[in-house]
Amino acid sequence: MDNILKLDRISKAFGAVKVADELSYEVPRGEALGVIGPNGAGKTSMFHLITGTLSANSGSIVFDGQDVTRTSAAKRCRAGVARSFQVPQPFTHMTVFENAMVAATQAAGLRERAAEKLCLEILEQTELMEKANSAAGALTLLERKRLEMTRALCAKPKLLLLDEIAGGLTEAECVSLVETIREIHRSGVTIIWIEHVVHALLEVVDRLIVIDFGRKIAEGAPHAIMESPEVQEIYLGIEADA
Ligand SMILES: Nc1ncnc2c1ncn2[C@@H]1O[C@H](COP(=O)(O)OP(=O)(O)OP(=O)(O)O)[C@@H](O)[C@H]1O
Repeated sequence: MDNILKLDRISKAFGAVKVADELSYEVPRGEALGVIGPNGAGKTSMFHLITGTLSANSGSIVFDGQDVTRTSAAKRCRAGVARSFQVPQPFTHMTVFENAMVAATQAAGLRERAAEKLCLEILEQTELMEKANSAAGALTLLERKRLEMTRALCAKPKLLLLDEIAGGLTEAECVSLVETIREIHRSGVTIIWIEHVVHALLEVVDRLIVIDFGRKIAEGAPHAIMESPEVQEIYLGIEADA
């Protein structure tokens, strides 16, 4: 199978806290993979390990056919890994378009004309074109989430990592964001999406993995995973025999 990403027995600890414990899984090119798990399970740390802002104590990471385990975050970004942050992190005094341009020029390495063209395409895709000249600091929460996606997409990723992008949105906003994420997935970008708003996740993902204490405790078809007694007990705090 053509995997864009393979984690092989990745471990990482901060003192006694294991954020990744022999974590292994593969992501086929083009897949939308959902990740769930309790608070503090190590999900965001896993994104840091994939992007290279954290380095693993052991194990290996192969991205797009290359072993990137010891590769810098900047090189992994150029190779096609991009992420959004749980708390949006735009340059607040710059406009939406300028924020996108930073990603297109610095992360994707495009020159001005090509960068501008890409930014306009992505702003169209993420439905932020009308806000292109607004200051990023003046956006609503939904718009800031859309800007997070815009910045990640302007890095021209092969793999897009979304970290709790639906958190804090109203139901209507969530529906609109899900539609955009679906479109991005349809355009051919592989997605790994960490999300506590499970119903939003289930609208998009092909497969789910569940992480607890840095370990993968379940993996499979989304609805089957959500219904499994082990997941209900560990993730939702419901007794398996209740
Ligand atoms: N740099 C660090 N130094 C020490 N401990 C850390 C560091 N980063 C994360 N941790 C700890 O590692 C654990 C896992 O954190 P992480 O943010 O990866 O979890 P998470 O599954 O994303 O949680 P949430 O769903 O609440 O966002 C937590 O106990 C956290 O406090």
